[in-house]
Amino acid sequence: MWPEKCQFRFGKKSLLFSSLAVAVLVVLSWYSYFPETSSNWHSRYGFSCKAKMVYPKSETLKPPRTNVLSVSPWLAPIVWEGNFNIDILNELFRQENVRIGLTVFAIKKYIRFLKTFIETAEKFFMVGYPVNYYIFTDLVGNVTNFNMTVGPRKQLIFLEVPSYERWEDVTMRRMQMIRDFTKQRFASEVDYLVCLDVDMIFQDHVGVEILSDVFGTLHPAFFVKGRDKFTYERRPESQAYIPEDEGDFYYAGGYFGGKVEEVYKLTNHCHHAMLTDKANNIEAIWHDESYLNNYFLYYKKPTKILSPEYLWNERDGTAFYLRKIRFIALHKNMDEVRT
Ligand SMILES: CC(=O)N[C@H]1[C@@H](OP(=O)(O)OP(=O)(O)OC[C@H]2O[C@@H](n3ccc(=O)[nH]c3=O)[C@H](O)[C@@H]2O)O[C@H](CO)[C@H](O)[C@@H]1O
Ligand SMILES: [Mn+2]
Repeated sequence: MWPEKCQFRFGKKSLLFSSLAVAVLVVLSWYSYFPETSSNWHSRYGFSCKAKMVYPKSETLKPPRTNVLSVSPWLAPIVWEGNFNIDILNELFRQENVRIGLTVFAIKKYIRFLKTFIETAEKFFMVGYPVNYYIFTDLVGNVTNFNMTVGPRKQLIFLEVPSYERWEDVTMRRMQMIRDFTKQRFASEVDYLVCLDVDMIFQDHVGVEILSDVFGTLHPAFFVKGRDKFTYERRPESQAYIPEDEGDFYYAGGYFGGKVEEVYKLTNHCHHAMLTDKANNIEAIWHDESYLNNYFLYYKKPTKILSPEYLWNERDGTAFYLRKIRFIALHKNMDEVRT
């Protein structure tokens, strides 16, 4: 039998210990149930109590993809299905509480593409992450009547912008408008921007594997071709000029992005290059796409490159190296829709 004094002291201690244990348990379960609200705390103190992740070990001498280029000569990853584990990436990006902005322009007749674009984005684009859809349009009244609905933590934001008579100006001025809104509001609302064409639909997963400081996408029509076939701007008078013996890849104008400050630099640069050319009475052969290719070659090489899985043409069927076709350009009657 324990002396009375001792019994009392033991009782007090065990009460203290058990309350401590309960407190620890409450904290731990809070962190495992609400990893997103707690992740700032995690990363700040380097403390982590996430569930154990079990996945196959990478084999140094057995690359998962052997028939495609997986890294650029400046060591930027090229994103192909099979080369990444989305669970690991989700774990990393959720810890950062990442917020994503998608910019898309629906000007004049191109408003017809908007509803399916948003509907398919809701199924496949950044599922589970907060997304602001920034819809630049000259027809706010029309597009707000499209009955587009989005899920939790997704937001449709309509930005009224001017339209231009020539379709070339519409496509090129996207650089200026993205730049302007980047300073005005995107910088305080999102961490990354993804800038896309509207005449497109999502049909498979597009997630945080695309995110990086600045990313570009291999144009589906050129990624197997030689430099001489690239439709870069070839006139030395243009700000977009690239000579025949230079060039890394041919990037698509309709799919780029990155951290907000990098997208600011990119769009600001391209807009200024276009203004200089305009003052000199020259316009690059493929408009914004030509200036973008020049920027990616000489000013800032992409830190990640998306394979043609991320931008394919409806009409091109499939190809043996494509394990997924995630986003496709719809066939359109160019003359009809651009006038
Ligand atoms: C998939 C892809 O890489 N597409 C690029 C390609 O042609 P595309 O033939 O894909 O260009 P496009 O006709 O889709 O125009 C580009 C985008 O500008 C917007 N728009 C255009 C005209 C208009 O009246 N209303 C309107 O909203 C719309 O978001 C459209 O998706 O080359 C263009 C420049 O020549 C751009 O670089 C495009 O991004
Ligand atoms: Mn397009």
